[in-house]
Amino acid sequence: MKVAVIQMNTKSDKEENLRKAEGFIRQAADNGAELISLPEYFNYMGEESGKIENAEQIPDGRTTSFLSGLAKEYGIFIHAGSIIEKYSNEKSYNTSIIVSPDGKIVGNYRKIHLFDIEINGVSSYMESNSIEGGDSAEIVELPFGKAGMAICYDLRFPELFRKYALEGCNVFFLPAAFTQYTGMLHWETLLRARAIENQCYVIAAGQIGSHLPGKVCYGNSMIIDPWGTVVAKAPEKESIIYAELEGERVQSARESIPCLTHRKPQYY
Ligand SMILES: NC(=O)CCC(=O)C(=O)O
Repeated sequence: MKVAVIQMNTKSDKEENLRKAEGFIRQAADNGAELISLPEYFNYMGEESGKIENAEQIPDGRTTSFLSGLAKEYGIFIHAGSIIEKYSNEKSYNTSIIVSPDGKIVGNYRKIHLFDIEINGVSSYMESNSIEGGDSAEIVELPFGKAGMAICYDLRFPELFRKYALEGCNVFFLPAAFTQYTGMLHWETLLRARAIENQCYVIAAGQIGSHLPGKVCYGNSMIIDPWGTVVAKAPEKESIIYAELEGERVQSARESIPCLTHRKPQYY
């Protein structure tokens, strides 16, 4: 299955963000992509106060209708890394969706782990001020196999991905707006660790560049195979990367090093 990952620098103008995303989606589909993955918050990244006014119903909101139309037009799957979903007058969900070639939403995952951190003298985020955490994991059946859905900070919680692997997944979605500081330190190491320890593909579409003063995302979108090899990595700009997901790579990793079946959870 040919996958495209779109790396974006999303700002606060939703219609401009959608116009840009449409251009990338059309380009990737014209290049034969069967599944296209977008980053976290791909349609709006701006002031916290703007999240509520840019929150949408799912389905039938502006962005899901936009994605359904493109998915049907090209007959492809589109993974919207995340958009802001209405929850209440004060808070929203950070929600990742997968749209199938017939335009239907087949995957809907609300970010479980919220990015509330303080790195002294470097950066602080309090995602829970505006976002309500999700309460359920999400596995989607794709033509390539089962896919586990996650968003950004979820990457730091290996239990979620082990659950996905034990429930039959062979690919993980990790859309992100990873910070530049933590990205330099942890992004690739954590992505490759999730791929290696679970022998799954990892599809990681990232935000790149500045979207608010002092808020810069790390980019480095990448696709990693079940052996932990980075098979595609984005340049330091808005761009599209491609890779073929191959079932044999999953099979060879798991037959060569059957760690998932060698587990002895009864002892720990
Ligand atoms: N949007 C996010 O969840 C950011 C997570 C991040 O940057 C990290 O270091 O974790």
